[in-house]
This record gives sequence, structure tokens and C-alpha cells, in this order.
Amino acid sequence: MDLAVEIKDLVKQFRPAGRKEPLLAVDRVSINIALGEVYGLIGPNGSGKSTTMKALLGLVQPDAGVCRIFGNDSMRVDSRQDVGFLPENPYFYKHLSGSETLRFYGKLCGLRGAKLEARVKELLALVDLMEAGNRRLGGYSKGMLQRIGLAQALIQEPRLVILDEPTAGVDPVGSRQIRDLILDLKQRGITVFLCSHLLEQVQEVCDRVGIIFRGRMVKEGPIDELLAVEDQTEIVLRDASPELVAKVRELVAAEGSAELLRAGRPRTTLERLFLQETVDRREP
Ligand SMILES: Nc1ncnc2c1ncn2[C@@H]1O[C@H](COP(=O)(O)OP(=O)(O)OP(=O)(O)O)[C@@H](O)[C@H]1O
Repeated sequence: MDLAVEIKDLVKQFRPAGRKEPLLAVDRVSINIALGEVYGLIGPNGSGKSTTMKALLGLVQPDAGVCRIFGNDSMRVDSRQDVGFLPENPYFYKHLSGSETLRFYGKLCGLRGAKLEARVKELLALVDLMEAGNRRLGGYSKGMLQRIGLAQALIQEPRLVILDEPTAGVDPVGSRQIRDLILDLKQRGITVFLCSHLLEQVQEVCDRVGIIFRGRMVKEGPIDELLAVEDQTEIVLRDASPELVAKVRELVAAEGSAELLRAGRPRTTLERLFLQETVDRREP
């Protein structure tokens, strides 16, 4: 299997001031991410997600273990050539406009002239900030800032994108835009490694997830397998009359070997309801 990311037995300790014992932030974590896969790392605050990502990017030095990106050791600077990164709290110059910001990062990545201008335009369109491209970031909303952050991470057409909390502080509308952008990256074969506290979104975009707790990987697998309830079968009926539901109940009871756990109207999610009642609402 061709791997975009290989993290093997990663260990990282910190020695916070005023604390005698070292703090074990990441404890023998291993993660493989295949080319083109969208992988989500989830876990409570302080469980080691950002530290794992930073070690993968060579931004923190591991105490043990290895991290590789497309087969290259993460501690080598050139391993980051094909990587875009959106940090948890990106800092941007507030006096620059959206397009100036992208131009700035594009130049840092060696883009110049017509190629840079074309890339800036393309990215502003991709993150739906064409109209706001000439406005200063100081006036951007949180969702717009995250989208410019995402555009910044894509500037040099990376093959791997690492997103630390891409939807932090963003409302459901902005989160949905970011989710769609991640799905778009997946469509284009770009590998995505993300961590987020928005579990419903992780469920929607990721092929595989890992759950990390107190620095340790406690569960990992394809999302469909992890979420399937082994001993249950779901049947969803449209327009079923109460009589039909009663018949189904009788049939199951007569059969004896199975139990009907629930029959009623399925629930939507609060996120879907929010979107339906706000942006998706059509004026009469
Ligand atoms: N530079 C540092 N110095 C000291 N301790 C640190 C440092 N960076 C992280 N830690 C500690 O390591 C642990 C893991 O932190 P990390 O930021 O990786 O967690 P996280 O899962 O990303 O959390 P969150 O969901 O809050 O972003 C925490 O206890 C944190 O306080």
C-alpha cells in the first residue's frame, strides 16, 4: 500500500515548568494514511492530537518513533514540500486583504508572476471569497478566516493537507462550506489528515478515524465498520400507516427470534434542522 503518512510508535513528552514528572503527551501512537484517504483523529482536549500532527510536520522533535510523509522522514525539511497545513489557531496579518495574504504565502512557496496571480484567484474562488478578496482580514468573520487559512494551506498544490480543527469556532453554515471543501479535496485525490471536535463532520468526511485518549490510540478503523451496530438491522419505511407498523410488530413478535427495538419517526440532527431553518429556507 502506498502511504501518504506513516507514524510509527510515536512518543512525545513535555516537561512543563513547575511540574516534576514529565507529561506524556503522545504514547506509542501509530497511524498509517493511504494515498487519497481522509483520516480523522478525534479525542478529548489535551489528548495529543495537535502534538501528533506537529511531530508529523517536524515541528516538534519526537522522543521516540518515526514519522514519514510520502516515505520521507519528517525531520527532513524537504518532506514538507508537498504538504499544506492549517494550524489550530492560525495567525494572519489583519491589515492584509485575503488576496494579499495568499500572495504572501504563495511567494514564500516560490510562486511568482502570472502563476501566482492565477493560483490566488483560483483559491479565492474555491473557498468562496472572491468578493471579499480585497477586504482586510481584520474585518473577516471566523468562518472566512478559516477558509482563507484553508486556501493558504493549498497554495502550493499539496498532495497532503493537514488540518488541525478546521471548523473551530465556525457556525454550522461555515462548517458545511469547509466540509464541502474537504470533500472536494478528496475528489481530487488529495490526502487529508484532520482533527476536529465536530464529530458529525468527521463522520461525514472521513474514510477512517482514530480515537486518541490520554496520548494513546484506543480505537481505529474504517468509519463504516466502527459505527455499525453488530447485532441490529435498520429498516426505514416511507408513508407507513399505523396498521402496517402494527403488522410488522406482530410479524416480529410471532417470529420470536428477533426483537423490535424501535418503531417511530426517525430524528433529524440539530445541525440539519439549523441549516434547514436558516440558509436553506426558501423565501415564500
Ligand atoms: N509545548 C508544550 N509544552 C508543554 N506541554 C504541552 C505542549 N504542547 C502540548 N502540551 C501538553 O500535551 C498534551 C497534549 O496536548 P495537545 O495539544 O497535543 O492535545 P490536543 O488533543 O490537540 O488538545 P485540544 O483538543 O485541546 O487541541 C496536553 O496536556 C498539553 O497541555
